[in-house]
Amino acid sequence: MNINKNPIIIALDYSEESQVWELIDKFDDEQLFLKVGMELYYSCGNNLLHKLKDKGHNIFLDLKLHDIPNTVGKAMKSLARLDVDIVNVHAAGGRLMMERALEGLVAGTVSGKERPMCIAVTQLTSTSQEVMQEQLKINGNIEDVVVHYAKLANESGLDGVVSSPLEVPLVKESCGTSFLTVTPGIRMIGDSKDDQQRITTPKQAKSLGSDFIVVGRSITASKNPLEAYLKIKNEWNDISETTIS
Ligand SMILES: O=c1ccn([C@@H]2O[C@H](COP(=O)(O)O)[C@@H](O)[C@H]2O)c(=O)[nH]1
Repeated sequence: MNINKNPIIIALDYSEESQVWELIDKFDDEQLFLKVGMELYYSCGNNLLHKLKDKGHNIFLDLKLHDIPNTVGKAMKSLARLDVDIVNVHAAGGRLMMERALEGLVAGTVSGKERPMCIAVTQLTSTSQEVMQEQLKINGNIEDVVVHYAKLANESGLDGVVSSPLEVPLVKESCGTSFLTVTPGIRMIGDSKDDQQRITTPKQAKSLGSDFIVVGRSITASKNPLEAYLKIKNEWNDISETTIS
C-alpha cells in the first residue's frame, strides 16, 4: 500500500448501510480512507466492502482477529480475497498466530494484486495503564508493553501496529520509521473522551509521527461531519496549533 494515501481514516461505526451512504454523500468527490469494523461488517458483509471499493475509497477492515494460529491463518486467506487495504489481528495472539496471519494473507491474495497490509493491535486505546495492570494482569508500564507487542509484530513480519499516538515515537524508535502506525484515540479539543483513554488531537498525532489517524465519533457524531473532517484535515496539515493532555 502506498503510505501517501489519505492519512485520516474515518471509522464507520454504523449498523445500517443507509447510514454509511448518508455520511459519504456529504464528501462529494473526496477519496476517503474508511474503516469498517465489527458492527458494520457483521451487518452488511462483503457486499458493502465491494461497493465502497468500487467508489474508489480505501478500506481498513478492522476485525481484530485473535484465535489459534491455524484459524487466524485460514480466516486471513478468506479476507485477502476481499481486496481491502489493511486488515488486523491482536498482537496478544502471539508470534505464531501473526506469522500464520501473514501466510494466510499471502496465500489468499489474487495474483497480480497487492496483499493487504497486516497490522497488530498492541493495547486498545480504551485501556488505561491501571486497567491493563489490574484487570488484564499485565505488569509494567503501558508504553513498554505497547513497544514489546510492536516488536513482536515486527519480528513476525507484520507491517505495523495500532496504538495510541502517544506511543508512536517509541514504536518508531524500536521498529523503524517505515513500520506503520495507525492510531485511534483521536479527539478535538473540547470533545468528550467517551470510552477512550490514551488520546491526542490530530495535530499532536501528526507531530508524534503517526502515519494514519482513525477518527470515528469526532466526525460521525458531529452536527456537520464534512466540516469536522475538514477541520481535522486542516489541523493535520498545519503543525502550529495547541494540544490537549
Ligand atoms: O485500540 C483501538 C483499536 C481500534 N479502535 C477503533 O477506532 C475507532 C475509534 O472511534 P472513536 O469514535 O474515534 O473513538 C473505533 O471504531 C474503534 O473500534 C480504537 O478506538 N482503539
